[in-house]
Amino acid sequence: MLTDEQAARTWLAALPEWTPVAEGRLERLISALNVENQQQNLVAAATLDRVWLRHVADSAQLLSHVPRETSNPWIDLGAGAGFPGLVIAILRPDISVHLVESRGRRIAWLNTAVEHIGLANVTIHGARLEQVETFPVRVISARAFAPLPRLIDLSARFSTADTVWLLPKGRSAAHELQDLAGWKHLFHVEQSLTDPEAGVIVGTLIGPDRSGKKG
Ligand SMILES: C[S@@+](CC[C@H](N)C(=O)[O-])C[C@H]1O[C@@H](n2cnc3c(N)ncnc32)[C@H](O)[C@@H]1O
Repeated sequence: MLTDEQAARTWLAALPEWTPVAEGRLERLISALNVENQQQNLVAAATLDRVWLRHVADSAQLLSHVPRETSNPWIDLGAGAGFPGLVIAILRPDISVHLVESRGRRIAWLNTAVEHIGLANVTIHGARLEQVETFPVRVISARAFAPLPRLIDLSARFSTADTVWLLPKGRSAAHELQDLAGWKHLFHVEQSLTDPEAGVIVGTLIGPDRSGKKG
C-alpha cells in the first residue's frame, strides 16, 4: 500500500513504463494542474499536496491489470482533469488514448494540457459520451464517472469480448459490483494501491443478462 508522496514516487520510478521523458511530462502536467486548479475545480484542492499519490499513482496502478500488448486503443470516460487518461497516455506513448469529456472548461484544459505536455497519442472527444461515435477499444477506464449500471449502459457499445474494463470505484466497488443486474460479466474487485478502503473493478463484459439474476 502506498501511503505518501515519497512512496508513490518510488513506486512510479520502478514501473517498466517509467522513463525520463515520462517523468518530465508528469511534472509538466502537475505544475499546469496546480495553476489551472485556481481557475476551475479540476481536482479537490486538498489533494494537490498529495498529487503523486492521489492522482498519478492512483491512475498508473491501472496499468498492472491489463497486458501491455493488448491495451491499444484505450478510452477514458469522463476524463475531467485527465485522471487516469493523461497519466496513461504519458506512461504509454506507444498506445492511442481517447479522452471523453463533456464540460467546456475541462475540454479546454485537456487540450491545453496535451499541447503543453507535448503528447501525440491523445484524441480528445469533447462531447457527451452518448454523442461519441462507437469504435472498438481494448481498454475502458473511468474514475468517478458514473454509477456502475449507468457506466455500463453508456459504454458497452465500445466493448468487445477482449475489452478490459478498469473502474476505480473508491469504497463502493464491492457493493456496486454485487448490486449490478442486467449484465453477464467477468468482473472482480482489486484492492487499490493508494487507498486501503478503495477498490478497482476489473474484468470483461460478456453481454446483457436476460435471466434476471444479480451480480
Ligand atoms: C467527477 S469527474 C471525474 C474526473 C476524472 N476522471 C477524475 O477522476 O479526476 C466526472 C467527469 O465526467 C464528466 N462527464 C459526466 N457525464 C459525462 C458524459 N455523459 N459524457 C462525457 N463526460 C461526462 C464530467 O464533466 C466530469 O468532468
